This record gives sequence, C-alpha cells and structure tokens, in this order.
Amino acid sequence: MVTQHVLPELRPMWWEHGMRARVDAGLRGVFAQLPRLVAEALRIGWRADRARTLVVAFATVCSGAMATFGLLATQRVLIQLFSAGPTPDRVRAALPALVLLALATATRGALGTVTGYALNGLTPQVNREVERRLFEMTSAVRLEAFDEDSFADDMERASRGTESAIVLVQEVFNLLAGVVGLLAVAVAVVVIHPLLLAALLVATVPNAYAALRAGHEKFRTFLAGSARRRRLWVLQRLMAERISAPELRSYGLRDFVLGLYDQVMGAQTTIEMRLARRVTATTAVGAVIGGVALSGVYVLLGALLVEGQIPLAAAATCVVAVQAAQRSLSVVTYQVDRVFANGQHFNEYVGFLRKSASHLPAEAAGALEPSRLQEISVSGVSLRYPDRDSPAVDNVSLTIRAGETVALVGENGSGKSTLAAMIAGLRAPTSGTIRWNGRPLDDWDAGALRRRVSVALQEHHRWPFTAATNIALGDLTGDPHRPRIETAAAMAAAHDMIQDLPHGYDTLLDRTFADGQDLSGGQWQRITAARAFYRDADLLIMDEPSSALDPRAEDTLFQAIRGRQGRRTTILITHRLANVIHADRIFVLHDGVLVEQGRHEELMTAGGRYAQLFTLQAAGYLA
Ligand SMILES: Nc1ncnc2c1ncn2[C@@H]1O[C@H](COP(=O)(O)OP(=O)(O)OP(=O)(O)O)[C@@H](O)[C@H]1O
Repeated sequence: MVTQHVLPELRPMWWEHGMRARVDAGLRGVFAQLPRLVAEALRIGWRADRARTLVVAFATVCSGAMATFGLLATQRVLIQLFSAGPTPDRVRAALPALVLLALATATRGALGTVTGYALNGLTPQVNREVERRLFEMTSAVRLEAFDEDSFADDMERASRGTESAIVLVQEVFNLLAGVVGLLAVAVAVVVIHPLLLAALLVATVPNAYAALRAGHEKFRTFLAGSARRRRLWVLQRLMAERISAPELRSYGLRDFVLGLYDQVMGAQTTIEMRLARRVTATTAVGAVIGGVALSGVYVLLGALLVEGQIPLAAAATCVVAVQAAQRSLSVVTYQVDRVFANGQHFNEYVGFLRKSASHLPAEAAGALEPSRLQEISVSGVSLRYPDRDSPAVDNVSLTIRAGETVALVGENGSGKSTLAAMIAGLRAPTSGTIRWNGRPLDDWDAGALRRRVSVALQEHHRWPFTAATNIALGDLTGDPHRPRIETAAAMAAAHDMIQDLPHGYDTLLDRTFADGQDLSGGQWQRITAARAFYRDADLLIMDEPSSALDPRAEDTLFQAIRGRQGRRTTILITHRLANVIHADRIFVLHDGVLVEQGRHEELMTAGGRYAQLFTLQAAGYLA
C-alpha cells in the first residue's frame, strides 16, 4: 500500500508559517521587516505595562553605556599598568580607573537584574492581554465562522501566536541589548583609536554573515523536517493514545502502523541528513573565514604596535573589545532570526483578529426585550452552507404557536438540525425571515432572546465540570440551585445515574482531572437533556435527544417533554417516530424542502413519505 494514500499531505502546523516566511524572505527581507516587528513588540509591552516597558528600555540603553565606560576604563587601567616606573606606583595610578571599571561592571550587573525583574513582571501581563483579546473574539464570532475551512487553522495559529507575543517582546529587548552592546564597543574603540574600528569590523562582520547564513540553512532543515514531524504526530496518536488503542489491538493494526512509520520516517530522515551536512559545511566555512579575519586583525594590531602607531594598552583593549563585539554580534544575529520567526507567529494572531472581526454579529439593529413567546413563523427560509451546491434548507415556511409540541422528521441530511439552529437564532438564514411574535429575530435583543430558548444539540458538548455544573450551565442568570438541578436531572432520567457516581452531583466529568470520571454516550445524553430542562425556557429545542438512550430512559424523557405540551413550546427532532405520535404537528423535510405537515393520523392517512418511514420502523418492531 502506498503511504501517501494512507497518510496524505497534512496541513502545515502553526509554527511552520513563521519558519516558511523566514526561509522565503531571505536575509534582506528579514532585515526589511525588523523595524516593524520591533515597533510592534514595543507597542504590546507599552499597552500591557508602560512603567515596566520603560524600565526595560532604559536599563537596556544604560547597560550599553556602561559597557562603553567599562572598555574605556579598561584601557585606562592598562595604560597605567604598562607605563614606566616601579610596580606599586603603577598599580596606585591605575586604582581610580580600576574603581571606575568595577563601578561600570557592577552597574551593568544591577541593570541586568532590573531588566530581568521588569521583564518577569511584564510577561504575565502581556500574555493575559493578548490571550483575552483572542478569546473575546473566538467566543463572539457567529457560528458560521466555524464552517469556513480555514477558520479553525487560522485560530490554531493565532492561539499559538499569543504565546509568541511575550517571546517577541523579550527577544526584541535582547536584540536591542545586543545592538546597544555593539554600538558601545564601537564608540569605545573609536575613542581609543579610529583605525581600530576598521579592525573591529573586519574581525566580526564575516563571522556574523556566516552565522546568519547558517541560521538560514538551519531554518530550511527545520522546515524540511516538518512533514516528518507532522506525520510523526499523527502516527504517535495512532500508536500511543487511549482513543485508538482498542481498535489498534482488536484489528491487529500494530505492524501496519509501524510499517507506515518506517516508510515515512525512512524517506524524511534521508532528506534531513542531507540538509544537516549543508548546515555543517556553511558553519565550518563561516568559522574558517572568521578565524582568518581575526588573525588578520591581530597581525594588523601587531604591525601598528611595532610602528608605534598605537600604544600597547590600546592594542590590548582592542583585543578585549573584539571579544566583546563578537559576543554582542552573536546575540544580535541569533535574535534577528528569533524576532523575525516569532514576529511571523504574532502576525498570524494580529491577522486572525482582523479577519475574525468580519464574522462578528452585526451591532443589534433593534435591542427590544423579547416578550413571552406567542408564535414563531418561518417564511421562505433557506440556508446554503459554504462550498455546498444545494441548500441544506430550501424555502421552508411554517408556523409554531405557543404551547405546541412540534416534530421535525426526515431522513439523514434532510435539513432538520439546520432549520432548528436557525429557529434558535444560532444560524442566520441565507434568505427568508424567522419571526418571534411577528418581529424578525434580528429586531430583538440577541442575548435576551437566547435566554428564552433552550437547545439540546445533537452534537452536545461534554463540559469538563461537575455533573451539577454541567446541568446548571443551562441557566447562569442566578446561582445554581440544587433542588432545581435535581428536578431537571430527574426529567432527563439522569438523577439516579448521577447519584451512583463516586461523588454524586459533585463528580467531575472529565478524566483529564484527578478523580474525574467519564460517562457513557447515553449518560452524557441524559446530562445534556437535563441541562436543556434546567433552563425554564419558552421554547425548548431537542435535537435527537434519545438516540443513545435505553428504552426506560427514553420513556422518562418523552414523558417530561409531553408534560410541557399546552404550557410551553417544544420542537423535537427524532428518528424514533413512535415518539412523535402525540406531537401537535409533524413537519416532514426531504432534501431541505418541507414536503408534508400535519398530525400523525393525518400523515398516516395521506400515505406519503412520513407514512412510509413510520410503517418501515413499526415493521421492524413487529417482525
Ligand atoms: N456545518 C456544515 N457545513 C456544511 N454542510 C453542512 C453542515 N452541517 C450540515 N451540513 C449539510 O447540510 C445538510 C443538512 O444537514 P442537517 O444536519 O441539517 O441534517 P439533519 O436532517 O439534521 O440530519 P441527521 O438526521 O443526520 O441529523 C446535510 O447535507 C449536511 O451534510
């Protein structure tokens, strides 16, 4: 079997975008973008905590100034020590410069501590500010945003981009520290002897260029390995996770998956090894050029010394300066790469926020407080999902009056859930209008309207909270009320089951946490129904509430639903047609179109699609 067919090309991971941008931009592109990224990092820091950002910036620059002082003081010390005269006198003469050197060194150390302290305080604030803005956006966008193929990917990358924000800030300050350090050395060297600046450049620039090129090759290597890492990630999930473990064993898939591993990894490892050799070659060439250049500088210094152009002290200081410059330069080259790559991740975050703004609900045209439900009317409503040729719901019109229990039935994919989601206000129709008490849904205050509707979705979520909280989530307008929670649970046949859990209603329903428990599919479905009952809503929408329930639980649930009839309004979606016999009206959908409607007896007499489905199902029970 060809691996490509089993493990086709996977989507790039979030971090690969930054890497790819780095490789594509090349060295010149990286430098062109640096000023914008530096400005962006400073802006984030400034927004999160002005005082700390100022402290870090000030300490970084001062620390550079101290480096200049330090080098100049070093030279003064050397001049005094190399001057003529008895040794004790020379040491005494060097003392003031030595004190200055010690002071500059100590101040630099102190400034480093101040910078670290301020940055540590800045980190949680930047993280919080950036993350909160993301969550404010992801929890506000319309549901339709999630239908877009790229949305989930963009969000994944954006959420990783939040982690890059503080890294970007820190690295920009590191970069600034490196640049200030370099300038400090340059200033000190010029003050000592202008010619030494040329020597300094010769000794450091070739090495720096080689380091940047090697960095470029390393990025390419990393990128080449990304396909391997993505596949490894998939294979790891298949071979090492709980969810796939039972099937892996029951079908004896171990050798098959290990075979896939060998194929994928064999090819990838060869590519990576080839690139690794190139990185080593570039680094080695860089090191040789750097070494030769440095020897040249030392030869130049020797010549200047011999000809008496510079004093011995200046030559010695220059050696110290070259070493300091090399240290700063390696910081700068490393940070340039890091700032660029993290800047790209952060760009993903900024871009996501910008793009998502187009998915935010329109500012409420009307903010009317909705009145108690009297009637819902659906007029000529259609919805077409993106990338779908035919509409999921096609020109449907119907009316539901307060107190009615109506059922939406039809085969898989006929549009029942989509129609219910539009009635619940979770999705906007592509065309047509849904009215609540005669006014379009958009006229009402969206939050207030939602509070009057309770929805048990087919694809319900398993919230990682206790059983009690899972039910109380149905209505967070007041404090959770235990007797009310238990009543809702009893209506959904969940009460006894919850009491049997190790900590009853206080059992945590998530195995990721210590002491957490998992429930069966049917047990979760009971909790979901209980949550919907807990919200005492005008309109209850239940989408396939009993697909995983045992007959006894199903009976309890439908009794509770029938108990609402005449008092509250219920929309029921189910394939178990025995449960819709008592509905006030049954709407039959087929390929998104409303093809029949009426009471059970009327539809049976009509002998249409509903009658066929019902008879088919009933025959199964009688056989
Ligand atoms: N988010 C989505 N994006 C694209 N197409 C979708 C989406 N949700 C549903 N569809 C498609 O819309 C059509 C109607 O789906 P819907 O879930 O409303 O049907 P249903 O009648 O509730 O089906 P079932 O009985 O299986 O629950 C189907 O063809 C389905 O594939």
